[in-house]
Amino acid sequence: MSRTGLFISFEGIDGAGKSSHIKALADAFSAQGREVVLTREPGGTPLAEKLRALLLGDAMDPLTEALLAFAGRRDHLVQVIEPALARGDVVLCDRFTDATFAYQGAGRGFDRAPLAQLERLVQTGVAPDPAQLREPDLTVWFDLPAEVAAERLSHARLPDRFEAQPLEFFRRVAQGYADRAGAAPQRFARIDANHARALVWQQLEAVFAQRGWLPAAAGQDPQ
Ligand SMILES: Nc1ncnc2c1ncn2[C@@H]1O[C@H](COP(=O)(O)OP(=O)(O)OP(=O)(O)O)[C@@H](O)[C@H]1O
Ligand SMILES: Cc1cn([C@H]2C[C@H](O)[C@@H](COP(=O)(O)O)O2)c(=O)[nH]c1=O
Repeated sequence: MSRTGLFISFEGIDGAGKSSHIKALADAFSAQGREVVLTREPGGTPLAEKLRALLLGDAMDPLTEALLAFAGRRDHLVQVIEPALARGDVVLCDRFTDATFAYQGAGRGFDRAPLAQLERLVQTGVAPDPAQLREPDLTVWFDLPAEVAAERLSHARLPDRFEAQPLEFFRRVAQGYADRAGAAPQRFARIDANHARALVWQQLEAVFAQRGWLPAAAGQDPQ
């Protein structure tokens, strides 16, 4: 029986807790007999991973950041995401275009209109209907106050170029995500990430169960 592919992205400010749960969701889908492609942006292909290293490591202006993000995205869509969706796989993508609007748009203050043009250019001509704008079927947004994320990250790892930004930057990024979610409420599911992992996981289970994509309490609690 052929299955419809599912494209799910995960968003939030740095340290919001996405990575802690994406793998558990992949396991839950695999347990249902689904093929899962676990991927990320920036990155996801050899070329896009090279662009990721530049984006996270080298100083550049916001337009250059956006162009690198969208160049990697095009390669990622063509090489990985579209073929996986055509096979009927579940694609779990740690960040996608909402991150460009949140980080380069809201965080850096770059004009949203050219970002929207790039979004259309890069995300059409890839799906079976060439006019279709390829977007995630669902975007799971981990909403966490910037101060809490900063506190979590202070115990975690050496910051990259974005993680080293001040609190105010992340407040703007968080608002950028809120704006994107407000503009596409049917695509977004907001998770209140300001809870212990087990409670965050329960919210995720509810989101996927409501859509009939996973049975309730299907996966392993990552605690
Ligand atoms: N619910 C939680 N409560 C407390 N700490 C948490 C919680 N979830 C994750 N953490 C911790 O917060 C830090 C950031 O988590 P994680 O790497 O999963 O976030 P992320 O959203 O993937 O971040 P990034 O996008 O920057 O990679 C890690 O040290 C993780 O152990
Ligand atoms: C897709 C995308 C990402 N970013 C930023 C957001 C994060 O700070 C890093 C990625 O790091 P992670 O640990 O893998 O989450 O890149 C961005 O600025 N613009 C984008 O389009």
